[in-house]
Amino acid sequence: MYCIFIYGLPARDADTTFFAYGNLLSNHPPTEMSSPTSKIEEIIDTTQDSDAQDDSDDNGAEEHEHDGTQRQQEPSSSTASSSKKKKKKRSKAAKALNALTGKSIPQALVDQVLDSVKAEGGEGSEQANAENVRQALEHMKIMDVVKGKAGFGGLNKKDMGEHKFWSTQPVPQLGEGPPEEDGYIEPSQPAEEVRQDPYPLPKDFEWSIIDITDPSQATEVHELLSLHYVEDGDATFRFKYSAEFLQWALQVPGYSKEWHIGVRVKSNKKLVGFISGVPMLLRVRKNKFMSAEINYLCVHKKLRSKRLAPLLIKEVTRQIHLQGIFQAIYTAGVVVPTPVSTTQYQHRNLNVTKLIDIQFSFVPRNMTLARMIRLNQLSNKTQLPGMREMTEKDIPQVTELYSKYMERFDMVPIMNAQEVRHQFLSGSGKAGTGDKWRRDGQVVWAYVVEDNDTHKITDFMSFYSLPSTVINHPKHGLLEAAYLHYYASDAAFVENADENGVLKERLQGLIGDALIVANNAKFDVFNALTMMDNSLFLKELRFAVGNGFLNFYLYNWRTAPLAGMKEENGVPVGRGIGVVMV
Ligand SMILES: CCCCCCCCCCCCCC(=O)SCCNC(=O)CCNC(=O)[C@H](O)C(C)(C)COP(=O)(O)OP(=O)(O)OC[C@H]1O[C@@H](n2cnc3c(N)ncnc32)[C@H](O)[C@@H]1OP(=O)(O)O
Repeated sequence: MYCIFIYGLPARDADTTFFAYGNLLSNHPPTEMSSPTSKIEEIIDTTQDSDAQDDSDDNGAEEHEHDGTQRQQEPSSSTASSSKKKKKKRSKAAKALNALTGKSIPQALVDQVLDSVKAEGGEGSEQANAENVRQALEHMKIMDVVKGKAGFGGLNKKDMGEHKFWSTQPVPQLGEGPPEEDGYIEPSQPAEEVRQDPYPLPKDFEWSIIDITDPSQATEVHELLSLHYVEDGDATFRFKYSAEFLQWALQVPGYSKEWHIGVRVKSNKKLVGFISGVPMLLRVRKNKFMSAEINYLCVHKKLRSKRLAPLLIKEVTRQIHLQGIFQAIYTAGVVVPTPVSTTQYQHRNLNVTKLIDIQFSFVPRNMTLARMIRLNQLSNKTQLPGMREMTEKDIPQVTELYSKYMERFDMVPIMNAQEVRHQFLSGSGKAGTGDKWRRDGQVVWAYVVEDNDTHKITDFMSFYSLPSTVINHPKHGLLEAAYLHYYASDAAFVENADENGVLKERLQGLIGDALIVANNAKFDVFNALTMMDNSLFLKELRFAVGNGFLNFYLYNWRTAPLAGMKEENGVPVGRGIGVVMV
């Protein structure tokens, strides 16, 4: 059996292919907007209403069924087979599917769905295949949120002229082609030439610098995002960033509170918009520069399509310019001018029963729930000798290992020991609470592998907690999702580590243990993107291909497109993205 998880096409095909079945995914219209602000008073009235929705937390966490053994996993299927027989069967499945749905579904999509089905041991007759793909497509709509930040690759792509805001910004314009040389688009300005006053807002609103160290203001941002941040088209799932998470993510060393910007209704001070930036020393290929990492752009649902987002973006840009920084990095599911790379979501089932209950996953026709549970079962003990939770004393070694490992990618954050401490230890929850696997308020998990003889740290891995509200579900209020954060292994430094499979094997062990820890910490699903070295373990560890894409963007910086991680015959081709955006 297998989860439905998201089936998609390789990102490079997205622009051409997704349009072909855009009508099938009609819950993803192009983002367009622009109604006048004349009804603003009516909006203010309605934003005073309570935002009450059924967002109750999950009280019914289920017991996982483990027998304490690591089961042999079935080998994963390859994404394409040259076998003529298989091709013929699949082309018949596509025909049967088209007859079943009355739609014209691209063969490439059918193939990819069936590859995932097969990886779960479920591919069957033509008719069963057609039914499996139909079910998968039906369920695709629920994955928009877990895919990251919404948006299917090219579905919402508009012509440049239609991007009223983005066509005015120093970003590579759509179709521009790779630059001859890397570099800025607009030169930096001296501080006195930067606009000194905030941009004007519509009269009923005001800017508000958010002090994220203040628990009540962190809670306000948490509540805005919990009700209005990214969700799927059917309003089934919506990201639920905790206040603790936001405090962790927004207080990186050197942060400025002026980069945490809210919009409030003047009359009642209600927070209705937000955007944030934090500093990041970034290396893009050979160039290192200070940049801002932009995240958590959100506008209250009742104020959408009124061009508030461009105002928030311009205001945060102004605040960042005032501090002498002129480049930024950000990610989004939507396509705006112009992604520097596109990665795809992948999902590993942990709590199969719950994932099926909430329709995150489904049981295909020729699979049973029991088999699906068995296939996804994990040991409750980590497998790599020397694996333990990271502590303060590991910081120097982890910093060194991280830096060396990350040199292998084209775009990475450069971190010193203080930043490493922040990223991996400062979100580790309240000491002495919870159990071995999860402390109260824990948002990030970090583990190291220590060599018993030399006491050298040979590997580390981390993941973070980002739950989603399961909207209006009678039993489950929360989808507990773990997301892969940074990791590194000294296996990468062994000569021919790719060709001889040393790195692949070590990473499978390392991230396999991350799955075990996450499972013990009662996460329901473990998510990762096709970036860094992830393609070396995703299939083997039973991640299923997602239908969600996450686009990476650079503001005021040109560089040729960066590779997400790909592999051919087990050997990596290109190492591009090494930035994890939380
Ligand atoms: C040097 C320093 C530079 C710092 C800044 C660097 C740039 C940072 C850029 C921001 C990085 C954010 C990273 C994240 O947080 S990605 C997460 C974004 N948040 C959500 O998806 C939450 C749910 N949605 C909402 O809250 C609203 O729909 C938002 C606020 C997203 C748009 O509100 P609304 O729906 O009411 O629209 P509008 O009428 O105000 O404005 C329409 C214009 O806005 C463009 N748009 C819409 N969505 C996005 C998006 N995700 N990235 C970039 N642009 C976006 C759109 O193409 C159009 O421009 P153009 O097509 O006409 O040209």
